[in-house]
Amino acid sequence: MGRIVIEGGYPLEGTVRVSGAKNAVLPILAASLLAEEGVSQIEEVPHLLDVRVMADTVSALGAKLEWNGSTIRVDARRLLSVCPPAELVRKMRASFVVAGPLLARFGEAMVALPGGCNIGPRPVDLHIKGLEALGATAVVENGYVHFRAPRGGLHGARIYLDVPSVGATQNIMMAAVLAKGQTIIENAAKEPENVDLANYLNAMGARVRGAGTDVIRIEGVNRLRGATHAVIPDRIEAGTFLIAAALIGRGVYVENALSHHLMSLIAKLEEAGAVIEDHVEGIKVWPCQGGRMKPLDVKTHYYPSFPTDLQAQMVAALTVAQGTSTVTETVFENRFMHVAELQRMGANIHIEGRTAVIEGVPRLTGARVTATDLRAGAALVIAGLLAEGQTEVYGLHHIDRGYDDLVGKFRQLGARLERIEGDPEIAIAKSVG
Ligand SMILES: CC(=O)N[C@H]1[C@@H](OP(=O)(O)OP(=O)(O)OC[C@H]2O[C@@H](n3ccc(=O)[nH]c3=O)[C@H](O)[C@@H]2O)O[C@H](CO)[C@@H](O)[C@@H]1O
Ligand SMILES: C=C(OP(=O)(O)O)C(=O)O
Repeated sequence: MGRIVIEGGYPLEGTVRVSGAKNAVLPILAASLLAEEGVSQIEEVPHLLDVRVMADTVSALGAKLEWNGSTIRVDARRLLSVCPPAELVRKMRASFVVAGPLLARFGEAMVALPGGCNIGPRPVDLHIKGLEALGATAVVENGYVHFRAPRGGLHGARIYLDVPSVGATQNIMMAAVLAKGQTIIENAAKEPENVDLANYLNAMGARVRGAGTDVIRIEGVNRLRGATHAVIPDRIEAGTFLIAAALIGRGVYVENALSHHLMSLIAKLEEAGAVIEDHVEGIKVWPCQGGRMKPLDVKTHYYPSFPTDLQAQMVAALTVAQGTSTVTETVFENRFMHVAELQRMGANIHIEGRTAVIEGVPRLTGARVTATDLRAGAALVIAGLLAEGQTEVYGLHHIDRGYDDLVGKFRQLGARLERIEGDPEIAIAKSVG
């Protein structure tokens, strides 16, 4: 259980350092399973629940992992299983991407249908279609997908993705690196995390070209070896701090944030009145006048458009904008669960189809709220920092999935918040008798 208790209204000032990207390190750990020789060294690994789950998944398959601060060494030379434990896979969406590497290396993978944030239906049909195009068969039964490569192994193919799915692009890329011949993925996801994955695969000896564009070309090789790789900074964590600093900052330097990964957010923050300075090693942000944004129209879409993973945080910020804003979610069907919680804090928002219409109010007031998913949790923390009075945020396991010490980092910037473990109701019951 546990909660974050926030005293709102204190300004943010100083420097905060962004950790490595969750959505890059997860597929990279899966890709480490491809190394038949040598050991991989993954650096800049954030301390997250999801990383722990992926590390446990990779270990359960037989890889040997050694942690040293934010570095993990993975020895995947001898693996024991092609079936990761379902209880781990069901914990998060990203675990499904172990299918590609296992299928490529062993000709078989049996992976449970994945879990992940509660943000609408999240099928894996494109992952399956892509791996089938490489020659695999896929049978869905008892909650698992059982992939098998043909007798002669996977072969290259031309694959057009109906939507540029991040995870499907990763799974296909990781299977194709060991397939015979050339694979072309068209309408591929262009997210920087996929470029990072491709860079790691290439360091392992793969031949992947075009990651970060719509068309990725992969020439299959026979074997891959372990490699050293530093994970890129987390643009969503960086964006979360930039949004908060645009409202209640007094000059905040977000160290390790890469502006070229955050163009859509920076453009919107500037439109809202914040001043953004691009430095070599980070981004400095000065707040909007009076700590309130000018109203905005924001629409989420695939990279490089505005990321769905920053939508909730932006909605929180716009609750106190100087007018009416709209935020349209086009990537996921049900990613407005934070709205009901923000309403408890005095936000004036109504949902019209896939659009949140936000009438800016002069201030939010503290309340007891619950994170329903990872980014909803970050949005509620931002709202708590803005609000008058005390806010308690519950549902911390969501936040722990994807933020490396969110509370500590905001405290470092001068915010007043603390994490309290345990269930207050149980504590009260115990103290009463
Ligand atoms: C661990 C990780 O990296 N998670 C990110 C990844 O999730 P994830 O890889 O799950 O997201 P996708 O890019 O696959 O999903 C995008 C859209 O495609 C649809 N779709 C996807 C796969 C499929 O087989 N069929 C299908 O219809 C989804 O329902 C969704 O509407 O990208 C999302 C979109 O940027 C982010 O919000 C997540 O933080
Ligand atoms: C939706 C997210 O994660 P996942 O895809 O792992 O559920 C996220 O990082 O915001």
